[in-house]
Amino acid sequence: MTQQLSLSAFDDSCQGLNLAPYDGELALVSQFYEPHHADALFAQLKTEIAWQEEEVLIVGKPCKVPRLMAWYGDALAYYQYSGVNHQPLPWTVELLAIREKVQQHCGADFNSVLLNLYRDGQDSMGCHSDDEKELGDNPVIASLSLGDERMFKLHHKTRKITLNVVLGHGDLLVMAGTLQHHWRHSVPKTKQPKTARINLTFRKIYLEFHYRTLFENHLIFFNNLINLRIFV
Ligand SMILES: O=C(O)CCC(=O)C(=O)O
Ligand SMILES: [Fe+2]
Repeated sequence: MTQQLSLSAFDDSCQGLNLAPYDGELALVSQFYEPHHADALFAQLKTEIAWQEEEVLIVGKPCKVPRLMAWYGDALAYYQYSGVNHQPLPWTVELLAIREKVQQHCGADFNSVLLNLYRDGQDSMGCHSDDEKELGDNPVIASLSLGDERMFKLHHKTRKITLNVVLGHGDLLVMAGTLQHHWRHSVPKTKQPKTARINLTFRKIYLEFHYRTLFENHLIFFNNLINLRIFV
């Protein structure tokens, strides 16, 4: 369940530069897509992706997520968000082409992509780690940014350290190693005037995790039946 870039693969992909001082790997590739190509991708994804306004329950109350979202991937690569299973939409030709280029670069494979559309500076992503069990122990997460620049902040969980990374049009940020164990990240709101930004985070969902959960739920169900003596 561990998807880890070998150090040499990571060094190749970030030209030897790890932006995280310790406890994980963080690499930025500026203009992974050149501006003219990034412009075309941005325009295409903005109109063609099935953007959704999601709601989450905060202290039992439904609240709108402050950005639009979409989830694409292999049929079984569903993920849980706010207690709900989200079924991925099938890959589009453009998303498959982007995945191919990102996989080549990272030397890792991805079976799903979460897309976020930040409409302006008031749209944001709260502080979190991408540490869901179905992503494995040390996930490689490749994050492509298109559109307006936004600040990506990383906060160490136990030390008072914050890293600020400006993510621009066409940039690729790769998070790997133990980064999700030790750091949280966010895209805060800003008062600066901002136009739209699209972010794609490529992930690998380990299907074994879903099967195991399914199996364990069945076991619990049958144990409950036995305990209730329905079978005797
Ligand atoms: O928009 C970004 O750069 C961050 C996205 C992110 O952290 C996520 O989708 O988990
Ligand atoms: Fe994240």
